[in-house]
This record gives sequence, structure tokens and C-alpha cells, in this order.
Amino acid sequence: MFHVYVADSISADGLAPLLEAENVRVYRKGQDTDFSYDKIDALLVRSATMVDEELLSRLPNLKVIARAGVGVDNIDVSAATKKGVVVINAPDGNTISTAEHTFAMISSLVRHIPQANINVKGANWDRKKFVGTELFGKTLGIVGFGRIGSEIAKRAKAFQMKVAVYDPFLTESRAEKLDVASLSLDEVLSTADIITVHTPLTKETRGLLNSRNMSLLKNGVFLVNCARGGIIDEDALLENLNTGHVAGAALDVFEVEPPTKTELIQHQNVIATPHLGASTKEAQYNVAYQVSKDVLTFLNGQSVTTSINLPTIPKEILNKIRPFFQLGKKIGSLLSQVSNSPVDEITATYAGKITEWETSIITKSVIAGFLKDRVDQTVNEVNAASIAKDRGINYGEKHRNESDGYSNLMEVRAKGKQVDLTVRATYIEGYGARIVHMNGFDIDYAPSGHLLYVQHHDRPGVIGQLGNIFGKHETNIATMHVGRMLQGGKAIMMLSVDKPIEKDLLDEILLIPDISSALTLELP
Ligand SMILES: NC(=O)C1=CN([C@@H]2O[C@H](COP(=O)(O)OP(=O)(O)OC[C@H]3O[C@@H](n4cnc5c(N)ncnc54)[C@H](O)[C@@H]3O)[C@@H](O)[C@H]2O)C=CC1
Ligand SMILES: O=C(O)CCC(=O)C(=O)O
Repeated sequence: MFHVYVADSISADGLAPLLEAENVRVYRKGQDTDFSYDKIDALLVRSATMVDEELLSRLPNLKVIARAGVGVDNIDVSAATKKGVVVINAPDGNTISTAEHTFAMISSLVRHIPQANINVKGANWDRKKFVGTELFGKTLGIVGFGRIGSEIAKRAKAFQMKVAVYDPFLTESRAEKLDVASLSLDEVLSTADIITVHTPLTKETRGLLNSRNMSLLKNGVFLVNCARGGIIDEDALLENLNTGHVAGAALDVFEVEPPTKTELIQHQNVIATPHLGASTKEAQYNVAYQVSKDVLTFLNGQSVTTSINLPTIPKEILNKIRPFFQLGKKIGSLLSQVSNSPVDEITATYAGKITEWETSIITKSVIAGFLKDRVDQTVNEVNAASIAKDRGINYGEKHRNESDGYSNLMEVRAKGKQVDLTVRATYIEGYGARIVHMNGFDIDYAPSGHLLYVQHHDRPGVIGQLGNIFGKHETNIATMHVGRMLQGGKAIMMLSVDKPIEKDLLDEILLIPDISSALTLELP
């Protein structure tokens, strides 16, 4: 049974996939109190809950944090990553609602609708006070041209506005396709009549509009922030509103929420909403449904494509590489168990069809498999890289053309001062994963279950003696694979048995004169 804690107010209809799942128990903040933090597998939040190191330390079993929305600035993603916790979001469920809200804010701002509304409700009729500005023919500056920014551009076109965009990641072809002018930030600031920001809040975008570059703004410009508080510096904004350089501002988001800068909020030319961009029935259902489905998929052991801290790979490709992903874990674990001295370099080399796909996640699964039994914490593809770095293990990957006749081949080499191990493996559709090479020996076995790895001399009778010992200990040998370089030379054997191999059995095997080593292995 998985335990899911919903920490913020999230659409109940959208939670249906989790509420209806037989292997999931959902606890909602304020409604269900019979839960304990240490059992929680998944945490669902909107923007109210701060998922920081302190909260994470109270959730030792946590596997996934889901943000029912886009911005993850309320989640300490790097702390979650270090703990191996996957962070997912719902990237497009609230795009339309936020774009529509932004456009409502723009229209309200240039026509003073909120101020006029208060005026009429106060039994006044001051028509002269609220003369507005047309949108027709004006230039809308959009800073951050992703999902929301581009939806806003479409709406601006319907109002026959010109659109000037700043987004360092915007390609020429996309700008052309959407018929917008792609300019530098300073150019947008100095040419637009209305500027709206739609970037995430990052260390690069905090204070993106600040006291320095606000001097470039046209006199009488309108500014809009429905993305994140702080992208437009609030002190600089207030200063420019006070001088009249900025004619008005529409704010849905604030540096601190609820906002504490009363002078800004109370300013006659500021209109404000309490972070309502995504607050529609539709958006709330969409984001809740999307994350609920993804959390369920993830808890049930399958990969999701909306992860913030794992490479985003399209589902079809993910399904194709999944067997290699599992094989990577097995190879990592095999190398870790076989090498009994420190390893400081791991290289994964891919050949054959697999090189057409994204392999970085497979390499991370190798590293996770390798580290799993060596560190005292959860290791998975999310935190494998940072744990490897902390432990001084460098890792890399290569692609090569020669696949030794296999349609796909994966080779992993683990090197240290006293160790140099190489394993090659393949995955055959309908047959499964096979290890086909170990340290110079060609072999062919399925990497799973209870195994015994033997290094011996290729002499008559060794296998017979070994078989007798297994028989005496009533341990059934399921498969046995032998590899040798030369007749009568060094050889290896890999046996799979039906139950864990006991110590006295192993000790007896080690007494066979032609066996130089025997190691029990446990693979997933
Ligand atoms: N008010 C509200 O309720 C909501 C607010 N948001 C906010 O809106 C933001 C944008 O959402 P989406 O459009 O869905 O995200 P997105 O990821 O599709 O677009 C963000 C764009 O910003 C651009 N960007 C990144 N750094 C930049 C920089 N330094 N300068 C200029 N552009 C930069 C990126 O290239 C990208 O195109 C979210 O990160 C979130 O914080 C999102 C939904 C609701
Ligand atoms: O949960 C909300 O209503 C806020 C939405 C938001 O800001 C986001 O998705 O980034």
C-alpha cells in the first residue's frame, strides 16, 4: 500500500486516479489526520507548501513530490534530488487559464476597470478619471516565450497588437512561425507599450526588470507580472510608479505572498489579484488529474515524462529503453559485488540500435545499481550522479559502431587502482537480458537471482565435484554457464541456484583445488 499526502488544496475530482487506486491511501491536509509522516511515499502540493530540507527530513520514505502546477520554486529540488526523490509537475494543465488571466489583467489595467468598479460601487460616476488606452496597434513585450508567453501572443494578435519577445532560448524558426519579433531584453524594454513577464523564477530571472533597466522603459509603459513575484523588482517598480514613468502595473504574484509591501499594493495605479492565474475549475482539474496519474504511474514502478530532476524522454522512447534501464541496474550491482576494492571510474559504452536513443538515463541506472549496496541511503537515477560525485567516482558514456553481432550491446567498465572489470550485456526481445562477456571471457547467462561466480582451471572433474557439493547441500542448480579462453586454461563459471547459497556450501566449494575463487551474487 502506498501512502500519498495532499498538503495543499487540490481539486478532488482531479485526484480520482489516486483515490480510486486499490494500492494507494490518500490523506488530505485538514481532513485525514490518521497518518504518520514516515510512511508517506508521495507528496502532492500546489504553491502554498514549502517543500524544504526540514520537511524532507520528516519524510524518510518519500519517493516523489508532485507539484499540481508549473512553478517548482516552492520545492527545494536540489535537496530532493540529493535524497533521490523525484520531482514532477503538471507543465501544461494551467497554461490557458494563466494566459487568459494575464490578458484579463492587461485589459483591466489599460482601462482602469478595477478602480472604476470601486468608484461606481462607492456611488460615484467619475468618467473623466478613468480614460483608458487602446490595445489596438500597441506593442506588447513578452519576456519569457514558453507555453504561457506564446498563448498570450496569440491573444494579442486577435487584438491586433504587435508582439516583441525576449527569450534567450527562442529559435528563429519558432519566432517566425508565431509571427513575433525576437529582440534583446533591452530592445523589448525600450519599444513595448505594455510588458508582461512569463519566465520561471530562477537566480537569473530574479530582478530581471530592475532599477537599472527600468530607465529604458518608454514613458507611460504598463507592466504585468502573472508569473512569479520578484521577476520585476518590487522596490524599483514602486519607484517608477511614483515618478509616473510606469503608468500602471498589474500583479498576480508577489515577492512575499500574501504581499507585505502595502505602499505598492495600495498604489492607485496598481491592480492586484491573489495569485489567481491558474485558479479556474478547468486548470485545477487538469493539473490535479495530470499529477495524480503520473504519481500513480511512478509508484507502480513505471517512468514518467514530467520529471524535473530526471532527463525528460518521450514515452515511446522510454518504453524502448526500459529493458536496458533495468539491465543497467543489474550490471551496476554485478560490478559492485564482483569488485572488492575501490572503483573511481565507470564507463558505459553502447553499440547497436540502442545508440539511436537517449542513453544517459541508462548510464545513471548503472551508477545507481553500483552504488546501491555501497551507500547508506536510497540511490536511484535521480541522485546517482551527485552521490557518485561525492564519492569521487567519475562516470561517462560512449557510443561505438561495433556491436559484436548483437543488435544491441552495452559494455560497462569499472576501474580503480586495484581493479579493472568489464562486463558486456545485451537484451534480446522475447528472451531477456544476457551477460555475454566478463573480463575477457565470453559467457551467456541471465543476470538475476541467486548466482555463484566461480573462477577456476579448465580441467576435467571440476564441474562434477562442484555439482556433488550442491547435491549434498540440497541446493538445486538451475543453470550453469562456462566460459574459457583456452582449453585447459583459466575459466569462469556462473551458476544460478534456486535459493541463497549458504556459507558452509561456499566454504566446501573453495576447497576444490582447481577453483581459485567463488563469490555469491544476488541480482534484482
Ligand atoms: N500566476 C500563476 O498562477 C501561474 C504562474 N506560472 C508561472 O509562469 C511561469 C512560466 O510558465 P510556462 O510558460 O508554462 O513555462 P515555460 O517553461 O513553458 O516557459 C518559460 C520560458 O521562460 C524562458 N526563460 C527562461 N529563462 C529566461 C530568461 N532569463 N529570460 C527570458 N526568458 C527566459 C524559457 O526559455 C521558456 O521559454 C512558470 O515558471 C510559473 O512560475 C505558471 C502557471 C500559473
Ligand atoms: O497552484 C496555483 O494556483 C499556482 C499555479 C502556479 O503558480 C504555477 O503553476 O506555477
